[in-house]
Amino acid sequence: MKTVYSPLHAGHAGQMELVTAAIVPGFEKPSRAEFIRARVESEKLGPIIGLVEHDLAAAKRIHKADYIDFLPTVWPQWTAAGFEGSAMAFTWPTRGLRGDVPPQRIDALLGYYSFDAGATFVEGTWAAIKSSYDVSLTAAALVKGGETSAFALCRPPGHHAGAAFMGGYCFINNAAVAAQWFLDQGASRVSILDVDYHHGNGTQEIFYGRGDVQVINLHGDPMIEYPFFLGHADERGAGDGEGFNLNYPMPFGTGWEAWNASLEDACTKLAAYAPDVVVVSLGVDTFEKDPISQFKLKSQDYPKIGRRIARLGLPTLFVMEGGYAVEEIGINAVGVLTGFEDR
Ligand SMILES: NCCCNCCCCCC(O)(O)C(F)(F)F
Ligand SMILES: [Zn+2]
Repeated sequence: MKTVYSPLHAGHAGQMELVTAAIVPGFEKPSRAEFIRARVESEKLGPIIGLVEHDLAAAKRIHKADYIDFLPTVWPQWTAAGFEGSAMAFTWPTRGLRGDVPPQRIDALLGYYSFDAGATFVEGTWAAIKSSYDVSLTAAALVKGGETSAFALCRPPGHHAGAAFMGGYCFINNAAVAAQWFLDQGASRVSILDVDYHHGNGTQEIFYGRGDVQVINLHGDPMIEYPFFLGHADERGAGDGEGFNLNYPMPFGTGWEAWNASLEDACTKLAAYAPDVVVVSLGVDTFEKDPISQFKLKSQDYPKIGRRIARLGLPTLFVMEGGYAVEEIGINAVGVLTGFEDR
């Protein structure tokens, strides 16, 4: 399996994040991608190739243009305003408020375009975001070109980014961009299987009213886990999308047996949908040692996930999402991929 990777992710470093009552160094850090890349090499998964640059047209197929055009302006506006530290939202237009924002107030604009304080910027963040998007499209082209599978080693991740909002370390929804690109390249149906511990609220929001992209999420129950405000089992899609959004919320402490039961049901529903291609939002924060998550999967379980996905017999694009047990992130993420290849 080929991996697409860019060193430009490393410029997104040192960003701070707001967790319960404290501002701390971000968990979504460069070493995550470096441990995964090292494991791709040590496991001899296959060639690691660089990105092909794209314009932002494919991003604007699923994100609002004003949102995308805002992203590269954040850091210059933040510094021009004389603000220090990470560019971070701290006020949001919630229910009953208005969304018109004075254009020169970057702090207000950050809140307008985000759902939490978790998508923060430093000087190199935009270059990293753009590289992650290019990585996803470059890997998608490998699958379109005939490869059975490919691995987009994306950083920053994307599945919390909606049509016009960022959050949870996500800015451009790499998996959603790839899914739409496959459709624009002639696919009739695409399934997105999101196995990250956190619900892919952005991905769901983007495709909720559509029947040409099936969105399946296995995740921590939003009644008790971030991102909270989307991801319940009764969210099945709307309009043309009715029945094409499937959520499998699970409780704290979920281990392999229960998690696999959700995966099995999800794969059955995916097979019934008969997509032309599968995009896997590959997060491995379901791991028992993940510092911010509450599931109990073990390293030996990840190859089983890959094997099950391979049994679908469909072209598959893996897009990296989350995972914060940095020492084991490579073992677990690449474990899915070697499992897929049944090595
Ligand atoms: N106490 C809970 C704090 C939650 N803080 C934000 C967690 C973000 C998770 C991001 C992710 O893992 O879903 C992604 F795949 F997008 F990277
Ligand atoms: Zn996650």
